Amino acid sequence: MGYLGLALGALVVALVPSLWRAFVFLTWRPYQVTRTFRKQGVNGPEYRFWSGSIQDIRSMTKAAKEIEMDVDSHDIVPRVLPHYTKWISQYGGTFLYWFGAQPRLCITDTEQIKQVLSNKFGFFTKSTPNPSILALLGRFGLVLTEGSEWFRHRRVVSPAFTMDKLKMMTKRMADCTLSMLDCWNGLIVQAEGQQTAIEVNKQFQELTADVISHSAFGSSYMEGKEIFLAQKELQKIGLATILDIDIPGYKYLPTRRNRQKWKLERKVRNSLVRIIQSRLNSKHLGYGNDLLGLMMESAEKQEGLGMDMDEIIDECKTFFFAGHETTSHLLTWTMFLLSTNQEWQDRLREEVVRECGTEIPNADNLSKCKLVTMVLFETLRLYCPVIRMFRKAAKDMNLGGLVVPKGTTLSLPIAIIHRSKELWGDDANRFNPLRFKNGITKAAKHPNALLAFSIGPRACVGQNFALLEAKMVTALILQRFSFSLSPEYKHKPADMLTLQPQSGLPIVLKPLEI
Ligand code: HEM
Repeated sequence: MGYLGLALGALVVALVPSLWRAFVFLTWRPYQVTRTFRKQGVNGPEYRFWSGSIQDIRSMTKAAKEIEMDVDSHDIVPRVLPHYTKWISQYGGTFLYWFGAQPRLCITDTEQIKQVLSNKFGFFTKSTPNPSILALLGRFGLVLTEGSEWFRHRRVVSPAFTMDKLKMMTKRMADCTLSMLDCWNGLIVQAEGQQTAIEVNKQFQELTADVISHSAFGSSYMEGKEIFLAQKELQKIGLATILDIDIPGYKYLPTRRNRQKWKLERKVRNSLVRIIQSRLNSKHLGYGNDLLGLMMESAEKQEGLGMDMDEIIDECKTFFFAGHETTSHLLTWTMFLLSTNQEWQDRLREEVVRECGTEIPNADNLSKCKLVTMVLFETLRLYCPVIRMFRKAAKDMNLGGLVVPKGTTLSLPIAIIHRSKELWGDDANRFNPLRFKNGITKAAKHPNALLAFSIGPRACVGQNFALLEAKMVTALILQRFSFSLSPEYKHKPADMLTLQPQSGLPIVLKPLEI
């Protein structure tokens, strides 16, 4: 006994607070949260110690990956959110499940969702992302900051996205697209009259990375491309770890994956530091009229809004990831829908030729292409690149009569809201762009039913950029090619952080005389 006993005793005493916290976190709180919701009639799968519902999510998601859908079916939910499909059928539209010991409440009521997204007081914060997503977007970027920090960043970033600034970027968008279309022509010539399919999802990812590299970094776009490649690798790591429970301290261990992540993070950071530093060095010439320049100028002009190097770096990471990945998938799904709805492809081509002729379109004549806009909105409804959003209750909250305890994560499943028959009518699962003929707010029973860019103060700052780019690319393609789906295509929409076709989108293109 003696010293050994004393040492053991001291160890137990030292460990008691940690053990108590672990007990509360892993057992007591799940029990209490479950009880609070059960009393209010909200049910869901049982909490399992430590892993919560993760094993169920894993096995359902794995099985759903095997489902191949009919190309005319747009009901992607059983494939991309199979656990939600199951739990909604068992427990209704509001249910509680567990991401490890973290309670997640799924809500599908549009008024409750609006209440969460419109909250101006920061009572529903972004939930803590996993370390790989953090590496992709940056801790200090607009997507992840909160409170007064977010407010300051938003004021700095917003002026770079006004319509007059975006108009200046349309030529760059057109130039990048035309160079991709030249490559397509080259591939068609090479095929010597044989029908050839081009995998456009990959092409659009490269194109939108090219556009954001030019738009964000101007003449330094080649370095921007390197960032793109490193971010693609980081995204793969993010995807592989998306269902991992966050173990405290694990992110600091030199595992193979962590070491690879650190290396990529360093590469992205070094490239960005070089680009930003060269702007600072030539400050006397002006910061430039690309996104980075406009942001640096805005930070300098508005008193008290200055940003340090780390903040600018993270904002660039955010632009880069948020700005190209989502837009590329919007283009991919638009091509898919126009390939499977040839009459709409013809109508759109007629409209583009009527409004823009065979010239390179500009922001003004693109804004007259109403049918193109409707098709883009309908694509964003059926194949929204972001299929759900999360928020965390920063304090006990009341959501239209439902008490939500502090710390609960709210899951807002956009893909489900976008196909609710109650909101969109009986044809909710059908492609019908005309539902948007009177604009977004009149397309469904609730004015905020389209959530593709989110709503409220934290709605997407880049939505006009994305729509302008998507219109430009679609118009240039329609002017030059007719297209159809390759028989090789397998309709397997998959959530890989953003919604994309699991094995790409091969499209057969036929050049048109212009
Ligand atoms: C089709 C294309 C796009 C879609 C569907 C989309 C979707 C979204 C969504 C749903 C959010 C809200 C996320 C949340 O609150 O959890 C968001 C936020 C954001 N998006 Fe986009 N986005 C697109 C294009 C872009 C582009 C082109 C940029 C920049 C160049 C951009 C930059 C941002 C930023 C910075 C935020 C955070 C805004 C804030 O919290 O204040 N996005 N986007």
